[in-house]
Amino acid sequence: MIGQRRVRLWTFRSKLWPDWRGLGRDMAGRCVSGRALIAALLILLATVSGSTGPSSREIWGASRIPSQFSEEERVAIKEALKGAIQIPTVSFSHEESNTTALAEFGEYMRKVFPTVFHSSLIRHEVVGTYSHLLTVQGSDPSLQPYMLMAHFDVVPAPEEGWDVPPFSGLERDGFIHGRGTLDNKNSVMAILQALELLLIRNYSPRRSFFIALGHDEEVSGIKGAQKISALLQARGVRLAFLVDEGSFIMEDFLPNLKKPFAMISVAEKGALDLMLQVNMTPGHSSAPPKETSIGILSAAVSRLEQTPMPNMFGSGPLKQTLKLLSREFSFPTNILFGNLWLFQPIVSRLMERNHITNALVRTTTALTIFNAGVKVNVIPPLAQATINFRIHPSQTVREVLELVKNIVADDRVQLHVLRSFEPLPVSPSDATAIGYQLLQQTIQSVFPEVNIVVPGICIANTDSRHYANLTNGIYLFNPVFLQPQGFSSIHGINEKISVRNYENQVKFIFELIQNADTYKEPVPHLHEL
Ligand SMILES: CCCCCCCC/C=C\CCCCCCCC(=O)N[C@@H](Cc1c[nH]c2ccccc12)C(=O)O
Ligand SMILES: [Zn+2]
Ligand SMILES: [Zn+2]
Repeated sequence: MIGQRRVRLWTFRSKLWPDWRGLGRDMAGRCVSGRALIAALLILLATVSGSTGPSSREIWGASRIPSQFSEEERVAIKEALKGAIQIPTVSFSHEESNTTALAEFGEYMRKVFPTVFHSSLIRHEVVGTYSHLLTVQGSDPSLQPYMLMAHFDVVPAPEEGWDVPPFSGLERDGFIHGRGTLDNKNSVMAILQALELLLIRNYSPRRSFFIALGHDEEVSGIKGAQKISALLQARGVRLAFLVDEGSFIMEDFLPNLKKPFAMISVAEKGALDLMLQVNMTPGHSSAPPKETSIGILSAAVSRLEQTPMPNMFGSGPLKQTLKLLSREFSFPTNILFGNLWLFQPIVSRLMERNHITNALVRTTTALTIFNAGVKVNVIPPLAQATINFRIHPSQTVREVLELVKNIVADDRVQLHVLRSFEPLPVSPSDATAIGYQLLQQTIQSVFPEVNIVVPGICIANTDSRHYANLTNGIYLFNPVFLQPQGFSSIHGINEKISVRNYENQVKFIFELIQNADTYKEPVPHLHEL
C-alpha cells in the first residue's frame, strides 16, 4: 500500500555514513568507482523520492507521495477556493445566519471533492443541521486519532471600502479576494483538497483522523463544534491532538524582526462579557441632577479603559516564545529577549507599546456596546455598557471580576456577567508532544525559509475550546504567511490570500497527513543512576 512502506532511512543513511562524509570513498576510505557511487545515490534518491527537504527525509523516513501538483490540479485548487468564497455563509448573530448559504456550502463541498465524499474509508455526518464531521478510517487501530478543524461561516462584509466585492472570490494580482479567504474557508477547502489529492493518488492513511467543519464558529460554535464534540465524547473518542485556526507564520509583527517565524498557539485566552448598568431617577432635562445614569456609567467605563489589567508577562508561554525568538534578532534585542531573568521588566513594558503584543501580556478590556437615552430632553433612567474582556492564560474569570469591581468602585454601577469562560490550559510543546512536533517538522519541510517555530498564545477564541474534553493537545496554526495588514483584514476589509499561500496550505496538509502516519514516538532519554 502506498505510504505504508516503512523504511528506516536514518538507519540506511547511517550505513552510508562514511560515504556521506567523504563522497567517493568506501567504508575503508578507499576510492569507489563512479558507477558504484551513482548506484548508491540512485538507491538513496528512490528511497527518499517525494520528501520535501532534508529535514523531512531524516525525520519521517518512509516512502511518501510527493506534494507536487500538476498544472491542471493547481488551477482546480484555486478555482475551488474561489467558488467557496462566493457562497455568503454569514453568521450575523446567535439567532441569525444565512442558512440557505450554509446548506449550499455543504452541497458545494460534495461536488468539488467527489473522491472524499465517495471514499469507503470516510464516514460523513452532518451535525447540528449544517456542520460536518468526516471520520477517516486509518489502517492501524493502535494509532490514536487526531483532528483537523476549520469553519466555513464568516462574519458579515458590507461592500464599503473593499477593492473588490467581498463575496466575488475574484483573483487579482496573484491574490484571491474575499471574506473567508483567511478566516477560515481557506482551511476548510485546503483540508478537503489535500485529502482529495491524496485519495486520488490511492493514499490510504494509517492513523485515523477526524475533520470537523463548523458552521457557527463566528458566533461561538454552540450549534456546530459543541455538538460534534458531544457526539465524539459519546463514542468514547480520545484525540492525540487537534489543529485549528488561530495563529500563522508571522511577518513584520515585531519591530526589528524581518524574518518570518511560525507561531503555533498552545494557549487560548478566556473571555468575560460584562454588562455594566446604572439606574437613576428619570426627569426633565431642563433641571438635571448633579449626576445622571449616563455620567456615572461613562466615568466607570472610562476608569476601566484607563486602568489596564495587570501585565502578566513572566507567566504563561510568552517567555518561552521570546526566548526562542531571541536568536533571530540582532543586537540589542537578542540580548534583551535572551536574558529575561534580567531584562523582564524592560521587555514587559516594550510589549505593551503595540496593541497586538499588548494583548499577549494581559487581559484586554474592550468597550464594545453602549446604550442610553431615547430623547434629547429626557434624563434617561437606564444606561448600559457591555465590555469584552479577553482573559490572559494566567488569570481566571473570578480574578478579573474582582479587579473590575475594585476599579469601578461605585455601588451604583451594577455588574452583570453575560458570558464567561476560563482560558484553555496550555498544551504541551516539548519533544514528546506529538501534535506540536508534527506541526513543527511539517513547517520545517514545507517552508524551509522559516527559520524558527515558537509556541504562542491565541489572543482570540476559536471552536477548539469545545474539544478540550477530548484532548490536551490543542494547537492553533494556519500554515499561511500573515503580515499586520492581513491581520487587520480578518473581520475587516480587503481580506485576501495569495494563490501561492493557498497552494502551500494545501501542500502543508498533504504533508501533515502523511507525517502523522509515519510519526515515531521519541525514545525516552535514560539517565544513568
Ligand atoms: C511575539 C509574537 C507576536 C505575534 C503577534 C500575534 C498576532 C496575532 C495574529 C493572529 C491572530 C489571529 C486570530 C485568528 C482567530 C480568530 C478567531 C475569531 O475570530 N474568533 C472570534 C469568534 C469566536 C469564536 N469562538 C468564540 C467563543 C467565544 C466568543 C467568541 C468566539 C472571537 O474571538 O471573537
Ligand atoms: Zn475564524
Ligand atoms: Zn473570525
